[in-house]
Amino acid sequence: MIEIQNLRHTFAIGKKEHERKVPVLKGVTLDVQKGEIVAILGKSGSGKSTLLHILAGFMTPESGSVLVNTKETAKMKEEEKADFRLANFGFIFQNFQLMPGLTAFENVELPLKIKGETVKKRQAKVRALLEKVGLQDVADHYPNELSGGQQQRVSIARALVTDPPILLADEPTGSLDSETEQDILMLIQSLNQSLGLTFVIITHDDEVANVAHRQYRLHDGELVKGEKRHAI
Ligand SMILES: Nc1ncnc2c1ncn2[C@@H]1O[C@H](COP(=O)(O)OP(=O)(O)OP(=O)(O)O)[C@@H](O)[C@H]1O
Repeated sequence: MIEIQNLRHTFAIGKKEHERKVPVLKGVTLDVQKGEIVAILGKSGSGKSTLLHILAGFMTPESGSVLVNTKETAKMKEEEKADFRLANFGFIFQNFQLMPGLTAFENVELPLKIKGETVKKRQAKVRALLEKVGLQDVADHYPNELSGGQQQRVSIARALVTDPPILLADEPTGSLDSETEQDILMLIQSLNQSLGLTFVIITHDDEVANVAHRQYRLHDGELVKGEKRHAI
């Protein structure tokens, strides 16, 4: 499903005359199979976000290749990239990134509006998903009327609404207390099992990485394989 081959990326920092090269990825290779949860651990600054941004096609790597469903995003034009991203990836962020002026229902509905789906299709899909994440009773609440865990559930429903096969999660429980963290991790596992969704999760939290089928650690620009665990 995802094939990352010998990915290298270096940032240039500072003004031209004092430019400093910071190699962040030094040959990262990773295969992710359909239906797997893969966690990428690493300290702050180890390059996790850089790897995720390249995987999602937001950044072009210096060298190496990323194939998603056998397609290479780096070779696509911007518009094609955006369509490809919408069809293949859902995003889950640490800070939820919900629209404050929209209700839970409207936040989940937004990607379908952008896609041009009919009102009838949108309503059926959003209702079903809000139910799936256990939020049917708070569909008309605004984000600031929801708990952190509920907001993350809205953001997960929004990520799922376009039926992407791959979910990319950036510290999905980083803003939550430990009990709520467990709820969200169980939801991720249940979505993985019931819908066969593929997850790539970047995190510095071992608890989060424990839900993964495979764990890797980004260290000194290289990906080191961690202990293999089975999802509960
Ligand atoms: N646009 C940029 N320009 C220059 N350097 C950058 C840029 N983006 C990231 N870096 C540098 O690349 C390194 C890796 O950053 P990255 O954000 O990928 O790390 P991370 O593991 O996701 O960190 P965190 O867990 O704190 O989010 C850091 O040293 C950072 O300063």
